[in-house]
Amino acid sequence: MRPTDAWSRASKFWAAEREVWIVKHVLPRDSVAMSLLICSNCESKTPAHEIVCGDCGVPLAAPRKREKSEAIDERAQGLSVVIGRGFDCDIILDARQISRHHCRLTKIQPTGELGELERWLLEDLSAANGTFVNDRFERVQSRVVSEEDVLFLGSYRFPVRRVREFLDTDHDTPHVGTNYLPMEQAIITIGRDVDNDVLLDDPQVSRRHARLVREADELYLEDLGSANGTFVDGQRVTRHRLEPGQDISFGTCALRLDLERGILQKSYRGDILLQAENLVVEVGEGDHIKRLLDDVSFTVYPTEFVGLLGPSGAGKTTLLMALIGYLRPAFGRTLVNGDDLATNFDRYRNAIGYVPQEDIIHSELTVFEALYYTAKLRLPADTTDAEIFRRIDGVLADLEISQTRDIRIGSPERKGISGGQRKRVNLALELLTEPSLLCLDEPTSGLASEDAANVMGLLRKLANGGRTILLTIHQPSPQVYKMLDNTLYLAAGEQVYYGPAYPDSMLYFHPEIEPDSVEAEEILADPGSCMRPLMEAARAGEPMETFAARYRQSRYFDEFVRERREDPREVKLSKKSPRRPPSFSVRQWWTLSRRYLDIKLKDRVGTAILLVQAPIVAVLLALVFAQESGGLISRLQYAPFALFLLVVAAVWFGCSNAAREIVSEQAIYRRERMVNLSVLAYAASKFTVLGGLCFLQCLMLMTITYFTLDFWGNPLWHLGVLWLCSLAGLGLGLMLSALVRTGEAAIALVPILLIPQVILGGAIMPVDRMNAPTELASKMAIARWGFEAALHVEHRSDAYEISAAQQPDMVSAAMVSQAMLAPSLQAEMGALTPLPPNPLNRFLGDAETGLSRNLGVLGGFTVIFFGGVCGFLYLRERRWDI
Ligand SMILES: Nc1ncnc2c1ncn2[C@@H]1O[C@H](COP(=O)(O)OP(=O)(O)OP(=O)(O)O)[C@@H](O)[C@H]1O
Repeated sequence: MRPTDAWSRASKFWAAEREVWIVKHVLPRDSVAMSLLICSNCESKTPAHEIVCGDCGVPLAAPRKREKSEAIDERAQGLSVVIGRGFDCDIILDARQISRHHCRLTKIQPTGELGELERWLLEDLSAANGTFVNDRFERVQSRVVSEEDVLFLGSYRFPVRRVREFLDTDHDTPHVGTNYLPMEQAIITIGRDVDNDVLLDDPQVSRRHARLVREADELYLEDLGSANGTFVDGQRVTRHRLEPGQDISFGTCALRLDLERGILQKSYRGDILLQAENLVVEVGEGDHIKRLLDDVSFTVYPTEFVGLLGPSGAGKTTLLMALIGYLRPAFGRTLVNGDDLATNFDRYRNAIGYVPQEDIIHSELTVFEALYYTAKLRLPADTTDAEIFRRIDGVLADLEISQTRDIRIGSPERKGISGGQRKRVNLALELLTEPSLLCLDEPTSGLASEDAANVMGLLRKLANGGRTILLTIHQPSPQVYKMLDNTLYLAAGEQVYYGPAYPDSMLYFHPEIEPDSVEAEEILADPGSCMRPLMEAARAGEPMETFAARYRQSRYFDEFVRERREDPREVKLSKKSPRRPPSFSVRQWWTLSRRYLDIKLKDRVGTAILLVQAPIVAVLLALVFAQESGGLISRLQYAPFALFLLVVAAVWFGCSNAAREIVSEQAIYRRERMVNLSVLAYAASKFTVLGGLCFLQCLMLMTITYFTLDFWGNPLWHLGVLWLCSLAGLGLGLMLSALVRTGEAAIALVPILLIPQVILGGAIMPVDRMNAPTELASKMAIARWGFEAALHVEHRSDAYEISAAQQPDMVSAAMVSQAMLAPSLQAEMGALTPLPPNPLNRFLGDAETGLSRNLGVLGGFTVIFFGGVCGFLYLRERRWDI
């Protein structure tokens, strides 16, 4: 059959939704396809969007809502599905490689045999770039294919299995298919809940996400306060008047609205077509600019699985980071489905999954707990626990790690799950939200070859399911090369190859070798030798630009870069929508705090070490001061020092509890921040949990010393002062943690923060006797304000009042004091001098302020340090561009 005959053919099929026959015209190029309903009364044909017959006026049955069990099969019998770039196609794949009407698949009636695969008749519709099956050597005109086959439309990969995704409304499948709209209704609701008129079974969609509202002759799309937003042509909308041909996305779920046919259909735009356009990344190094990536361009189609290869330091990680919007390129851009990622980041934020080289999981949690908290943080707020449990179990099953569900993750030092399983758990975190684009940095590093092959096999399966996957990898085996679709080779930031992975990329650097020769076989069996000429040239100092220039002359560049590249005129230049920083939510703060508390409770040894510090310090203070405690002399002479040390200990607790807490999880923080983490919620969760820990420490400290050292002040006030001191110390420690790059640096710097507390706190040198700059510096010390506050608390309870009866004791007090001095000093002092009557005068003198001022300053420190933590976290981001 000639293609033109095929296009003009009309097919008639029973549409159960409207209980009528429908004639569907598949028209020649550039004309619009149309469906007509056949009236059961007079058999005349009426356009499908009408609700009464145009001839006899008999009502035509409205599309009815499909039941869960109602699969597409009855529609699929004899169904022809046209795939192409044209808007009238059943499956629209909007890529340059694809012809307007590229090919047709016609369902073949099943024979009913057990285990029978779904089969289709494939017909090429004279597509310019041809249709191929399973590999790109066998161009076909017509052939029977099964759901296990893969079509190549030009170089565009399309697994036959995916046909069902575009058509199927069966809710058991994770993808959104064709939804028939009840066009007779004034309001059509859209969401994840089963009672919506349009059910979108996608984790990024809210229960009640949006609605279509008909007003007069116009149709409006209204967002119903969804978590991930409703977008029309890339712009987030709250209410928007729809026009034909507009792209609609609910979160990352992209759909095509066909008003004429009254259907909302899975759109190709739900998949990700990723394009790097002349990417250049540079960093400042001293007074010159270092170029990390030089003019990298390539296109990755949906379902493609692409490996980024190259020697160490070639720029693979840098490229991944630039592709996903982590690094801002100096020149060039990344396009996602034709949209500039930099200006549409919010729209695609949730569609991008990124697994960095480092683990992004807390080793103290079990696999289930890690996934649960991530789901709580990333999925819409209205996702129930039951839904989360289902998703977790589904993802674990997909990744074949269900058996690890309740095992603690552990770390290489403290064994939990295996290395391969840990890589999969990292991946599982990302899969919870079903991202369409997955970027992985060395997912197989450190794995045994069998484990690595398993992980790669799994990724291959995910790509076949519709995901676009890029990963960096070192020295893949021939088996892994075969799994990849394309590879991109980088050398010193230059793109030296992008094209088919096997065998082309393995032989590319050996142009002198015939593809079918024995030498070629040897290279294909030994991947290490693939890049040898490149490595040797690099070692000989040959510039890599030579190889980049050679690649630009190659047929691979023509086919995989130039021909795939969107024509700049066709690139959608959407209005700039700056990235909206994730906003604070109580729910996020609560989830982060719960997770953090869980981690602290699970880290029994670490938390016990922190907690045990308090009684140790308290007992030591009791040992030193208890023998001197009791009576006025002690309160005047020794108790202030005990109070000072308590204050310093409280600051120390806060500071040392916090110093490693941000820096040690920076990879996790960065990843979560990229998705939706609010800095405020994150910092607040740290203060909440560590503040609780500080409270327990201060409580133990106070309880033990209060009863052993004869303090007079109200114990609750004392506890409050110590807690405020430790909260301020906590803020100081967290600021340090947000500033440094390694945990070791943080620990090394803690003493630098604490020593000034001791020196400037006012106990060693009274504040009013310090010179002006030192006194100013002492105002910055937490301990100075805490010490004064503690003295005030004692003073308020008359601890330092000297009654008339105690006056004679004054002399003996002075004597005791002087008797403690060395004999030479006693002689030097001569006559007895009375002790200062009040420690407030003795340690502060004219510098004394009130208790409320002390407490205000301590609270102020905490607030300022909290702000400092947030500020340093934001500062860190300037380099990442998120
Ligand atoms: N912020 C930066 N400042 C200066 N140089 C940088 C920066 N980031 C990366 N580089 C340098 O850029 C080059 C590429 O780094 P990148 O991490 O992308 O390489 P890679 O190919 O991923 O290496 P590997 O395979 O070892 O992970 C390296 O030489 C690295 O030192």
